[in-house]
Amino acid sequence: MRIGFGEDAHRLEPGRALWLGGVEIPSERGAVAHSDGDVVLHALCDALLSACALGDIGALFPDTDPRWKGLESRVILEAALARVAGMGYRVSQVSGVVTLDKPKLGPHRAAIQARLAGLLSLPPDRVGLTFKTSEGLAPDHVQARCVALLEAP
Ligand SMILES: Nc1ccn([C@@H]2O[C@H](COP(=O)(O)O)[C@@H](O)[C@H]2O)c(=O)n1
Ligand SMILES: C[C@@]1(CO)OP(=O)(O)OP(=O)(O)OC[C@H]1O
Repeated sequence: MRIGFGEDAHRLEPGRALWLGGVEIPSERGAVAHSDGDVVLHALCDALLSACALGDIGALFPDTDPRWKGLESRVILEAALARVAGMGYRVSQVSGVVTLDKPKLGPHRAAIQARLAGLLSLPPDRVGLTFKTSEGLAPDHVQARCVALLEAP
């Protein structure tokens, strides 16, 4: 059994899409990033890679490489899952927290949970998600933290 932790944050700006856990959330502002800026998937990928001491997504997909501009974060997750599988592990549970002042994410919890469960081939009750505001301390950013538990099949 292995455990990993990951974290990511991006600045919010108008005119950008807000992707969280592979779901586009209706929002006036979205993440400024080289890729689609999905902080949930980025934190999850880093948790998976960290669990196996395989570095981080910045090493796999450098943000200086024009090939990764506009990259769908699902592709990063697939690469991280392949590396974890290569080490002989599969994901058995994930738990994440998103910090965002606006919009409210509660109405989107089931959709994000279902999407993550699908991407990870897990039942939705193995994907825990909580949401927090920054209490106005960081109104211009979106942040995610994630832990992942891996088991050898
Ligand atoms: N973007 C967000 C942030 C929070 N929530 C929900 O609001 C509740 C209270 O959050 P606090 O940060 O004030 O403790 C909590 O139930 C969160 O799930 C949300 O839906 N969307
Ligand atoms: C994903 C990558 C690559 O497109 O860029 P960003 O979308 O800026 O995201 P970040 O969380 O900084 O992670 C690493 C990058 O290599």
